[in-house]
Amino acid sequence: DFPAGYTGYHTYAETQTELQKAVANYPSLTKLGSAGTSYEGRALSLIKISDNAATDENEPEVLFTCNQHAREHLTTEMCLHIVDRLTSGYATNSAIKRLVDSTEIWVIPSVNPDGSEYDISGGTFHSWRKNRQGPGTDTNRNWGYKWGCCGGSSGSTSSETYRGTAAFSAPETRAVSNWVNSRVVGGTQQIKTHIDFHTYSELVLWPFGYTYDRTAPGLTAADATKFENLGKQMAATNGYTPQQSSDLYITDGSVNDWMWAQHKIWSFTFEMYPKGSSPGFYPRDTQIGPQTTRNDQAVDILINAAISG
Ligand SMILES: CC(C)C[C@H](NS(N)(=O)=O)C(=O)O
Ligand SMILES: [Ca+2]
Ligand SMILES: [Ca+2]
Ligand SMILES: [Zn+2]
Repeated sequence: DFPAGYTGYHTYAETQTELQKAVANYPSLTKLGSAGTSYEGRALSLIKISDNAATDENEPEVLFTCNQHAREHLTTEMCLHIVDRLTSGYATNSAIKRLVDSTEIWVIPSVNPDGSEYDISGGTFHSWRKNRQGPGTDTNRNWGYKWGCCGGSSGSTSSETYRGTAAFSAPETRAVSNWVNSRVVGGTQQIKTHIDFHTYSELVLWPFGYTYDRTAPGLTAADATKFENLGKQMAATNGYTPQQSSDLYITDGSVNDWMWAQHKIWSFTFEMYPKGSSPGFYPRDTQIGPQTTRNDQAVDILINAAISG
């Protein structure tokens, strides 16, 4: 469990309870499922938010993923806030209603529940990042586009950026990528836009991460301009710094590179609060409200981008 000062954060069990409450309270707006299971057998829960949620309607789809990295607990709260805001706001907020009626929104509050639970085990923080498969794999180096290509990950099992034994060797990336693959309907990927939430540094990042180049095969100048414009538009609302992912450092096997290269999904990483190492990965629970609502407008922009194309 979370230590004193952090009890506002949701454990894995509490996260499941929140999702079950959402579907109980908003049965026509939500559908609860999972992308699969983690290494230790926890559900990779996936909630769908849309009008007529039980029906796969021909509406553009949007994906939010959180907590790839175990210690980045604020991101789980970000995904839970998106669920809460889009369901509880539907009846009274016409802007929210329009977004929810026009799209199908998928939220995975924790991609790495095993790591997250380990990080808080014994009521103290362990500064754990990876999954719990053997020495631990950094799931954000385990996706299958240009896996291990470019010095943006490590082959050393003890490294925080250990890429695993092969692309998608982590059950978690395997399950989520298989689920994204399943959203190809009639030859068309239904998911149009995506944010993967991380902490920290307050950044909006877009592909590619594997190269410093602004353009590369599969990512034209027009694509880069669209990523930049959308990224800057979102950053203008939350005060984060917008930049190409590799401007931070080179990463290979990241989720954004795969989502774009494999599916042409407009895929971003948000590095949330704080800017620096104090409080770093462990802001007190008093920051959950302010730092999740801080992204409300950016989330709406991303959902709108799926509608407008
Ligand atoms: C998305 C990339 C470019 C940044 C991320 N930083 S984090 N969240 O691990 O500190 C990471 O290293 O995976
Ligand atoms: Ca719908
Ligand atoms: Ca659909
Ligand atoms: Zn991270």
